[in-house]
Amino acid sequence: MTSIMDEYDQVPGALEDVSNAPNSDDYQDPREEPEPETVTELKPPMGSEDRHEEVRKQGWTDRVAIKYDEVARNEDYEWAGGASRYEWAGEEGDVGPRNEELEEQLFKNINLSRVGHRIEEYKKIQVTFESEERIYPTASWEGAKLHPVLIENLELCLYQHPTPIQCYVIPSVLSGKDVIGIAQTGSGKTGAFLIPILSQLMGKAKKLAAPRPNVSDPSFDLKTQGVRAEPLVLIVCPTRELATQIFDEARRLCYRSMLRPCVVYGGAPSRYQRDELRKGCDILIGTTGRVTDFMSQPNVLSLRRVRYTVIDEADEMLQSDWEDEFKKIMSGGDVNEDEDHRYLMFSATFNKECRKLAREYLSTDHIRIRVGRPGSSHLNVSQVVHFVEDRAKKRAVFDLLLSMVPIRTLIFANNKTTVDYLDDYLYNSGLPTTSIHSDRTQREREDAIRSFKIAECPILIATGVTARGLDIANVMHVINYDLPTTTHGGITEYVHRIGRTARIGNEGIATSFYNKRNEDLGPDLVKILLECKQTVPDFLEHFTPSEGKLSFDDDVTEEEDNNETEDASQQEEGADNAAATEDATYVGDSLWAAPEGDPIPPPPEEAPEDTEW
Ligand SMILES: Nc1ncnc2c1ncn2[C@@H]1O[C@H](COP(=O)(O)OP(=O)(O)OP(=O)(O)O)[C@@H](O)[C@H]1O
Repeated sequence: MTSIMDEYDQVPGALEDVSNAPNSDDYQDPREEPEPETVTELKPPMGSEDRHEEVRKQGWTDRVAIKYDEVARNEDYEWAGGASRYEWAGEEGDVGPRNEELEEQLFKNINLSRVGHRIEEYKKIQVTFESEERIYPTASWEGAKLHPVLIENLELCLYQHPTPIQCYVIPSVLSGKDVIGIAQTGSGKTGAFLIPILSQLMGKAKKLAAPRPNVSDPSFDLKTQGVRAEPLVLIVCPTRELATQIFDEARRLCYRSMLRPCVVYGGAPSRYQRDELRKGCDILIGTTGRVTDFMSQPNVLSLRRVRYTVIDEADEMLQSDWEDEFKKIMSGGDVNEDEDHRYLMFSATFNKECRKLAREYLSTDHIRIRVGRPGSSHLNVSQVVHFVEDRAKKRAVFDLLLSMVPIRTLIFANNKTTVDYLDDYLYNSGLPTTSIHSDRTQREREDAIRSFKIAECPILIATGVTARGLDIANVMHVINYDLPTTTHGGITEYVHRIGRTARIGNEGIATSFYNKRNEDLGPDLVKILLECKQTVPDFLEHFTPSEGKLSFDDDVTEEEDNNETEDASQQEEGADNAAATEDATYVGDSLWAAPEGDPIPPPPEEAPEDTEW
C-alpha cells in the first residue's frame, strides 16, 4: 500500500526546501545562504498565463467561482443547521423504524472520515487517568453496554472500535461523574462525549424528555403545536462550523431514537433556528452568543431539564471574550442546578485557565483523562518547516502546491486581508481555491466549507479561528502560510491547525513558512518537532534545548496545579488524589488500554448501575 508520504516523496522537490523546487525563483533558504537578510535578486514574476499552464499540467481540477450574489439572494438556501434528522413519530418502544433515504444521507456520505492504517500508532500513546475511584476502560462498544440502537448506529458509521479517549471517557461518563477529556486532534473526542450521553438518555428519553409534537404527521402545524425547547443535553463550542459538525455527528448517533438534536449559531437567521427548537429539542448544540440569546427568550428555550453540559474546545472558549456568556450558560437563567447535572470539558490543549475553570464548575470528584501530553501533536503528521521571507511567500505557496500531486489542502493565514489576497492570487493563477474568515456572511462560510468538502474547491484558505476543530475527510496537507504569532495562540494554535490533517489514523503533511518574524515561536516549534520525531531544519537548530529534556508549560497534573495555587490543606487533598492517578499505556495487539505492568482489568459483568434502557 502506498502512503501519502510515498506519493509526496515521488514529487520532485516536495520534501526539499521549496526554494529548490522548479519555478521557485524569488525566495531563498538560509541553509544555503547564511544571511537571510540579504536582498535576494527577484527574477521576473511568472505571467498569469504561464501559471495557468503549470496548474493544468499538474492536474488540479478546474476552478469553480462561488457566486456570492446568487448565494445571498437564494430564498431556498439550505443552512447546515437545517439538515434532516430522524423525526420520531411516537412509536411504541425505544427504537423507530428505518428511513432508508435518511440513512443514505447520514451514513453513505463519501465525505465522512474513515479510519486510516496509522490508527495503530494510537496504541503507543500514554493515557493518564485521575479519578478517586477505579474505572475500567472499555474495549468494545458491546463491552461498554451501550444502548442497542446506538451500537447499530456506530456500525452504520463504520466505527469498529472505540478510540483510546473513547475507551476511558465512555465508562467515566456512564459512572455518573463530571469528566475532563484531553486528547490529540482528530482522536474522536466528539464521539467520546456523545456516545455515553446518548446511550444513557436513549432508554430514558420518554421519561425525561419534554413533550413534543409529532412533526412527521402531515397535519402538523408549527404555529399551533410548537413547543418550548427543553433539552437534556447542552453542548457549547467556540465556532459555528464546529457546532454544525457536532450536530452532524449527533444526527448520525441519534438515528432511530427519540432524541432530537438542534443546532443554534450566529450569522444564520434566528427565525428558522427558533422554528427547529419549537419542533422539540433534546440535544442542543450551539455557540455561546446564540445560546444565551435563546436563553433570554424563556418561551423558546429552557435549560431546566439539562442533565449534561459539555464544553468542547474548552481552552479556545476562554480565549474569546466569553466570560459573561459562559457564566450564564453554566449557572444562569433557569439552568438545572440539581445534583443530576453533569459537566464535561474537552480539548486537545488545556491551559491553566481551563484547569481553574474546571475547579470552579466541575465537582471535586471529577475524572480527568489525558491521552498523550496535553498540547502534543501526533506522529501521523509529517511536519516540514521552510525558511521563506514574507515577500516571497505567495510565490512559495504557489510553487509548493505545484510541486505536489493535487491533494486537499488547507492554508492558514493570520488575518482576513491576507486570506482574501492569497485567495485572489492563487485563484487568478488557475488554482481551485476558496476561502473563509469571520467577515464573510454565514452563507458564504457554509458554502466555502461545502465546496471544500466535496472537493469542488480542494484548496481552502482560512484564518485559524474559523478552522478550529474542523473535521473534513482527506485533508492531506496543511500549510501555515503564516505561522501563528505567540500573541495569538502560539504553539497551541499551531497544534490545532496541523491537526486538521492526519485525523483518526490517517497520514498528512504540514508545511510551515518560517522567517525572522516567527523567532519567538521558534523554541516551542522545535520542541514539538523533536517530540514528534521530525527533522529540525538548520535554521531552527539553535533553539534545540541544550539540557536534552523537553519540558512543556501545559504538562501539569492536577496535583501540581493544586500545589501551585492552593493552600497547604488543599495540597494534602491533592496528594490524596494522586494516589488514584494511574498511567496506562496501550500495549499488545489490541487498541484497548491496560495499566502499565498490570493485566487489562476485565470489564464489570453488569452494566454500571445507572445504565438503564
Ligand atoms: N471510534 C471511531 N472509529 C472510527 N472513526 C471515528 C471514531 N470516533 C470518531 N471517529 C471519526 O474521527 C474523526 C475525528 O473525530 P473528532 O472530530 O471527534 O476528533 P477530535 O478529537 O474532536 O478532534 P479536534 O481536537 O481536532 O476537534 C471524525 O470524522 C469522526 O467521525
